[in-house]
Amino acid sequence: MDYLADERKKAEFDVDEMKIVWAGSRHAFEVSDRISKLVANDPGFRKDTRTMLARKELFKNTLRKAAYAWKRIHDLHLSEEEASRLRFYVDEPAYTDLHWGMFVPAIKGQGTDEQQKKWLPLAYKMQIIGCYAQTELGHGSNVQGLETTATFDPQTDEFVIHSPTLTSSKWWPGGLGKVSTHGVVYARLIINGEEHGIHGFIVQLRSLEDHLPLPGVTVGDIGMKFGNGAYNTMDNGVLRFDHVRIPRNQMLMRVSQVTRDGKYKQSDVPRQLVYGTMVYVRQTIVADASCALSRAVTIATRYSAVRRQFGSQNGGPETQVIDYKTQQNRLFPLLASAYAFKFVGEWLTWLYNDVTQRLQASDFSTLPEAHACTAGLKSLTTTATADGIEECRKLCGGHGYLCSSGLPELFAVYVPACTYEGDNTVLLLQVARFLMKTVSQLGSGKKPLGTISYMGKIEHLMQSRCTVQKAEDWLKPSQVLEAFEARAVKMAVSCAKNLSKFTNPEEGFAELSADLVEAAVAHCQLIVVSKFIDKLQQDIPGKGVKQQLEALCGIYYLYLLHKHQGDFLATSYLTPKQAALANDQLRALYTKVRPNAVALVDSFNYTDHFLGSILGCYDGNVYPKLYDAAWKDPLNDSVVPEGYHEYVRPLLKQQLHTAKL
Ligand SMILES: CCCCCCCCCC/C=C\CCCCCCC/C=C/C(=O)SCCNC(=O)CCNC(=O)[C@H](O)C(C)(C)COP(=O)(O)OP(=O)(O)OC[C@H]1O[C@@H](n2cnc3c(N)ncnc32)[C@H](O)[C@@H]1OP(=O)(O)O
Ligand SMILES: Cc1cc2nc3c(=O)[nH]c(=O)nc-3n(C[C@H](O)[C@H](O)[C@H](O)COP(=O)(O)OP(=O)(O)OC[C@H]3O[C@@H](n4cnc5c(N)ncnc54)[C@H](O)[C@@H]3O)c2cc1C
Repeated sequence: MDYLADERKKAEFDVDEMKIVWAGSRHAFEVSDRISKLVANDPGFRKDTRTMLARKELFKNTLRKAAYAWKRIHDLHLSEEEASRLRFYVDEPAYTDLHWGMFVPAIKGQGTDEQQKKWLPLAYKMQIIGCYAQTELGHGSNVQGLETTATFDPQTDEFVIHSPTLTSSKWWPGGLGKVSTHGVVYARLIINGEEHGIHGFIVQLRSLEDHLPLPGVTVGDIGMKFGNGAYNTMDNGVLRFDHVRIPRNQMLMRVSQVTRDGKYKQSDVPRQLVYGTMVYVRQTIVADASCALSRAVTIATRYSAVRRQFGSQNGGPETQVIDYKTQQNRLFPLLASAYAFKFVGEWLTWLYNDVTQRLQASDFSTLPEAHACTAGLKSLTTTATADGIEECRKLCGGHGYLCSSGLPELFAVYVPACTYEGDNTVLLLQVARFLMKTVSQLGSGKKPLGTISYMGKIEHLMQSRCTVQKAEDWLKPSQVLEAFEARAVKMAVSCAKNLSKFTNPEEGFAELSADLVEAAVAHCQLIVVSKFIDKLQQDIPGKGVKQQLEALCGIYYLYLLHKHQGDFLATSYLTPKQAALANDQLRALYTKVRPNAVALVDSFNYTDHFLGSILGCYDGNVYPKLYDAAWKDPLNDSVVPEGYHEYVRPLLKQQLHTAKL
């Protein structure tokens, strides 16, 4: 029986067409739908006991699944697109993510043609397994502070890789702890006593015969991480080198080269391309944020429609908690954010592909913007998604705290995204640097392009005032964009003015960094809003689909406007009356979306296997499933628990004098 059938009947739009919008295309939908069912129906990919397994068992099970996934990919002749969907629906972090997601891209992006020819075929066949070994015990964010050394030995034509201190131990790389045979290791290049900065080196870590560490290599797992199951399926590792020798041709040499006679040569490619793998992965993390958030929102929305509390009239049913305005005000902006992040993710993938093509044609002009966008959007979307998953847990009340809700594990797996691939604050400071540079160049005749083109309208934006007179005026895209542009430009200019008061710019930057981060957030929110609005300019078929997306877009920007009212008011673009009208419009949009809420999460097309949540199951039959699951918990295997006779019974039977009290 479908307990959510009434909710589904209320939908005012074509859910099948929305599924295609969400997937990105009809083809993408078909692939995704087929692979999700394939995974869901395959007992080899079961994951329902994951949160109860001890680490060793959990890890072995992950190894089994990764090998099984690889076998299925081969047996079924899956394409790269299908294989990547399979990984997504298997839904378990594994060493293979780092192999395919960072090791291979690092060689592709930073290796010469010759190096790619040698290493990529081995990696593609998984005859070697690689990790990305950059972070150390003492330094993660400050890449230039890494201590591992790679010293060129001209006698033998080799680099000597060494960990000179405890803090230089590599620490965190996924896949390193127990599996990787190789790593792209980042180290300070030293030639003839002279330092040349951080470079990547391909280093073999373990024997391909018996998997033992090679001489001079000390390697292991760094230990349990946050949550049950969760990211503990990954072997994040520690690694030390004791004068390990590798041939000279194992330095990744696309950006710079070391010749046989020890000369250091920089090619015309910018040095920052050494950081290129991080740009790539940040872009994939943005594309993935909408998936994690939409998953949590599906659970919270379906459960909010099932759950009833208070408000029974004349013995009738109580109120569905989704009908409380407070619940809507917490849930619907997250639903809207999931869609917003989907569209900004699609756009960022386009930007990344564009910059990659330009780089191949030696056009490096858009690299700074690509860095700022990937860094800023990675920060914005992962922060909002991690906070959003936790909010969804609270939206599900007490039951959200059960592992069987799926939300604790989802949160525990997701939350490190705020830290890895760049701590979110550190990344926003990169965006702030980019903004300050842009503001300082405004008078120079250099026209700001792309996502900062609005800075070119600075004179207009500094003076313009909001013209909204009634709540519906907040539905005009041009009005909304101007509000977000005016806020972003004014916050950036205010920071730039304050910075100019310092004689030492670096000191000023450090002192004003909290304000700079806020300016960066305003800029990134403008990008997300503008990409959502751009999406709505496209032809979107399907009854009512565009109207729902318009409502969600409105909820996204009006919620931001309400939350950051202080910014908008402080920059004098808005009056308090106009801000109140925005809030009126926001409430009206909640009412519009309410009957469509369940159908809007159905549009994500997630299987019950993928959701892994009793509260979020498609049929909404929550209570019997919760009840049954409780009895299946291993603690309920016996009526009297182990330990009762040792520790509880003696207490009950004790004969203390105090017993008289
Ligand atoms: C067929 C089978 C297929 C099977 C398919 C399976 C598919 C599975 C696929 C899975 C896909 C993906 C999964 C990925 C899994 C992800 C798991 C995540 C694991 C985590 C990994 C990590 O965390 S790796 C380590 C990441 N570390 C960081 O991010 C460190 C952060 N720090 C930095 O980035 C830099 O140090 C920082 C930028 C903060 C400062 O650097 P510094 O050198 O000090 O820089 P500045 O002096 O500030 O700047 C110098 C100039 O350089 C510019 N700049 C800085 N960074 C970049 C950059 N990245 N790109 C371009 N430019 C950059 C900066 O703007 C300055 O410019 P200016 O003009 O001089 O001002
Ligand atoms: C689950 C997980 C997987 C990972 N996988 C990998 C991997 O595969 N390979 C790899 O190489 N690394 C990996 N990492 C490491 C990760 O990239 C780093 O942890 C991350 O870049 C943050 O660096 P950090 O730990 O040095 O944090 P820190 O920089 O020490 O941050 C600590 C605090 O200091 C603040 N801070 C730091 N610098 C500044 C500044 N300039 N201004 C203001 N505030 C500042 C931060 O905001 C933060 O609040 C992984 C980490 C995790 C958690």
